[in-house]
Amino acid sequence: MSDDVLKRYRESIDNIDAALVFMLAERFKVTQAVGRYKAEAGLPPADPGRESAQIERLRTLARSANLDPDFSEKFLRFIIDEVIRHHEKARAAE
Ligand SMILES: O=C(O)C(=O)C[C@]1(C(=O)O)C=C[C@@H](O)C=C1
Repeated sequence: MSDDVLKRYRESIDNIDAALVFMLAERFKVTQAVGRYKAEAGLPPADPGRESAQIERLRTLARSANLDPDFSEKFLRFIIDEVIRHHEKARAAE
């Protein structure tokens, strides 16, 4: 394909996707440590109060960034659910 406009857009999309992967990798690095800490301290994997605060904060940020708040919430929910699964595994291994 010799469409230079589309090629440039896609280069930018690829850079953004790479940044997302690195950011998610860092986030999961921290949450793995949180999971070990919670397992050792006997804390429950999920903290619904903390999650509600995170979701409200992210929805506000999304609105100010012209991003769909419902999408932002779904995205965070998806990530947190995976983190909770990791925490549960860490607790089972304790
Ligand atoms: O902050 C915590 O307590 C975490 O375990 C991290 C995290 C998150 O991924 O942000 C995951 C699960 C909790 O329910 C709340 C938040």
